[in-house]
Amino acid sequence: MIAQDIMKSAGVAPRPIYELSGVSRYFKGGEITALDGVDFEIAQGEFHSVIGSSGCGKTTLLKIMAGLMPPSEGRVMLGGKPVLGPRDDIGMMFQQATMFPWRTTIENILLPIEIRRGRKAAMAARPRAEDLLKVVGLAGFEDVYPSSLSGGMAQRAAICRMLISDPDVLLLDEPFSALDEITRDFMNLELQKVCMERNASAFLVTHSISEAVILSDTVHVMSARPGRVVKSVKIDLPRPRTLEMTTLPEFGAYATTIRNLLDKGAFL
Ligand SMILES: Nc1ncnc2c1ncn2[C@@H]1O[C@H](COP(=O)(O)OP(=O)(O)OP(=O)(O)O)[C@@H](O)[C@H]1O
Repeated sequence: MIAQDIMKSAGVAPRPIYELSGVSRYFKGGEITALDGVDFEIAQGEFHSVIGSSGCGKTTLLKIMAGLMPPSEGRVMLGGKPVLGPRDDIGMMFQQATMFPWRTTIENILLPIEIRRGRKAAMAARPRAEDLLKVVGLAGFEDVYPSSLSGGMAQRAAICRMLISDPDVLLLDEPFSALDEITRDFMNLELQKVCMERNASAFLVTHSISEAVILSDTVHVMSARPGRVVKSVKIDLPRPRTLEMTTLPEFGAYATTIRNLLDKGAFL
């Protein structure tokens, strides 16, 4: 039983870890409203995703949650403290793995430690990086340069780089969208595994309804610009989720609900 299930069965509501209230973001002196009054909470160990048409503000929302961009209005709290800049307790992953070609796989994974705490701390963290590489099936690739890794392998290394600082929350901007479907499905299940093992909270930006449903506890559906959360759809499927669940009638019903919401106001 995972921590979330234990708390649920004991009637204990997991504590909110991310709290967004009235988050709006304007560009070009207010000419463009990218986000308009976004409110939601993510509890410890929950997986949330956001889905919406191109340009509806998903990446802007993720950047604000990461502390990479301030909101024009509203506030973001993480673990009870306002997010005012990048933090150690936030791990991020993007569509491209962006590994430095002149550093080996393990040197790339240790880079966040080296930047924040120096070379000695990075060397001390090497056994942990090796363990993470084992978890994602990359044992033996420690000293290989990124040019020798496939796209899927590079993204698996990027998962390790995100996890090396032991973040409480993972912010994911379409991390597997450049991969083929089979690898993507596999990576999504790997992602679920690491989140469940660590009771980490995650927030995923995606264009895929089925990916959102299979991974998430809650899917936030956004309207076309200005981006508002039209509805937050709770996905009540047991964990661990499996690919077989995509054939369940409940899965189909969730996907249809989300598609209808998107068809109404947020075209993919
Ligand atoms: N720095 C900026 N200056 C001006 N406008 C911006 C800036 N960043 C984003 N925008 C605008 O804000 C809106 C939301 O952009 P954002 O990248 O967040 O959308 P998105 O939903 O992630 O899109 P996609 O799915 O295509 O990646 C868009 O209209 C975009 O042009």
